[in-house]
Amino acid sequence: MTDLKNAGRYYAHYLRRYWLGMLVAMVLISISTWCIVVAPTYLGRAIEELTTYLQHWANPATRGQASFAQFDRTIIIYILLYFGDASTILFASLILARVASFSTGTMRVGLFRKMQRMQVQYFDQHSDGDILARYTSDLDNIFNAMNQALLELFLAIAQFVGILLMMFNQNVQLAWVTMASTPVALVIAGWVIHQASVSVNAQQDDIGRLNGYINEQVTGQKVIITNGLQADSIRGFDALNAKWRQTALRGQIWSGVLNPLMGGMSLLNTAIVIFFGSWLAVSGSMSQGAALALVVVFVNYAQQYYQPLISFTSLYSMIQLAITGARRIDEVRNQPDEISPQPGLPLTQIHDAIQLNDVHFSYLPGKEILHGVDITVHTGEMVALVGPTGSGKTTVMNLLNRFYDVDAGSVTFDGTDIRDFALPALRAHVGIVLQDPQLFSGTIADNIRFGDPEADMTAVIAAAKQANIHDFIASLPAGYDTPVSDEQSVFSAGQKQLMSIARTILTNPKLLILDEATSNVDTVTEAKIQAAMDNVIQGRTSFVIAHRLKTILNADKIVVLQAGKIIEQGTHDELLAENGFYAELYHNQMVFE
Ligand SMILES: Nc1ncnc2c1ncn2[C@@H]1O[C@H](COP(=O)(O)OP(=O)(O)OP(=O)(O)O)[C@@H](O)[C@H]1O
Repeated sequence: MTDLKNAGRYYAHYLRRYWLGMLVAMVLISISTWCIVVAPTYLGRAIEELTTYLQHWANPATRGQASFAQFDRTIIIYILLYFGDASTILFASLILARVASFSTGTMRVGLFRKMQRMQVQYFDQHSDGDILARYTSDLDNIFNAMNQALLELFLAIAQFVGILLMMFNQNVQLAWVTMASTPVALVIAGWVIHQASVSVNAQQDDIGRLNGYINEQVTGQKVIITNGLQADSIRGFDALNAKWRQTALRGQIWSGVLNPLMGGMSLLNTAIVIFFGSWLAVSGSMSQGAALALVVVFVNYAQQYYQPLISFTSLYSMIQLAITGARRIDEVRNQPDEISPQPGLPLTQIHDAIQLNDVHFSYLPGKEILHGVDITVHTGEMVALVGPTGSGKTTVMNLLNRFYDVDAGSVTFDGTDIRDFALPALRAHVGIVLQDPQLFSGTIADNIRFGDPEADMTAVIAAAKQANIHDFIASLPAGYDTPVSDEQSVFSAGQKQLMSIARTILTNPKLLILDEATSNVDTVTEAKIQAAMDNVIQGRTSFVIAHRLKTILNADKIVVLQAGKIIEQGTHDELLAENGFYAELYHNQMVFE
């Protein structure tokens, strides 16, 4: 029920701006409904007129009065009513299709913009597949439902109201008779809908699991091949696929069962109406023609009476999917945005020092990761963070540019808490080179100037030279104009790393964070990356997350983290002299190098 209420609020929010189109569509649907519900009365009238004609014709005394004129007029009106119904529905569906495509377009834009404002936590906690599904299947479900279900829903409601009004207007007794089976129909429909909705929910869970599995297997394809696990992978897929097929089939059966059931109810209703209609005709004071006409009219209504319920139930799974889609997109809309002070302090230079002061931090409540970390880096210095896996090195990096905020303590630039700086200013001065470099569609030049789109080619080339990647780029047939997403230009991990270093150099950050690549690159590329990193570090304050200790021998300070606490810090020589954790780590690595 809350889902339904929230979905209502969600759709109201997006459909509000299309109120005029919706209003016109509703007016057209009302006209169409009017045509549909009034048409049977003209059919009845035509039958009455035909009966009168035949009666006049059969009697030689009145044969001269027999005329088709009235009948012809009625039939023409009857045909016009059906034409009116078809044309108004066509226009209404065009308008609603427009509303559906515009509003889902707005939802997609809103979702995308929201994702640019959201905290990094959301992306850390949700798989790529799950996030993508909100753009694809959820928005598709919403579009399909709006495109089809909206029209049918309006139509069903309008038809139901229209039929009720017309029936009571024509004959109150027969109207009650036609409605008599409604409670039974509602109980049956309610029960079938419940069964169908259980299946729809199960189906969505199953398809989610199947998609998740496919996502995982596709991304891990190389690991699967390396371990020879293809057969297991297929077995896992088959099991999930079979499960989905079963639930989907059950859902289809339940959705399919309703139509014949309601069809049967309509037939039963028609029989009841014919029986009571005939009884009324025989026992009442109506003329034969009028009685026959009334029965025909009500047979029509009896057949149409359950149509809105049938439409609604056959749309149910579509509506259910759209409600779930709205919930999943709304969940993203309700995520907190990054917190940026307004207007926030400007940041132009870091003159003195960057400090972490007694920093405590947890990703999840009650599970502290950093327990009182103190680090001071003076401008121009290079600090290396080392420590076992999971000790909190990346977490420190995450706090330095406010991917996350500290729980207690502070991160300061020249004594000012970084939470007081305007977020764009802070980010403009913190450059990050990630372990796993990301290239975007566009040319190599576009990728290098990604952080500064206005940069000219001279700056791009200078950055590429500093990053030791210029010679390679220049050797490509299209040089800096080589598209990176081209199937012809697949770059190695090292080349991508160097391009992303060039990108960072171009933005000229005051504080640089380097997450040292651990991916297997050949020794020549490794030396190039090292030289590029040395270039980019020159004259900047930098934090380097180091995995290979030989790359940080010259660091001004090495901070050793273990389980979220600093256990040692000092220069390489000082730490070796201490003969503690770092010394052991270093000696162990040297054995392998
Ligand atoms: N988004 C997150 N949500 C919850 N816990 C997280 C998240 N990111 C990291 N952690 C946890 O925080 C701890 C520190 O992780 P962190 O990535 O900082 O370690 P690290 O020293 O950089 O490790 P590595 O050398 O393997 O990269 C780990 O226990 C990890 O499980």
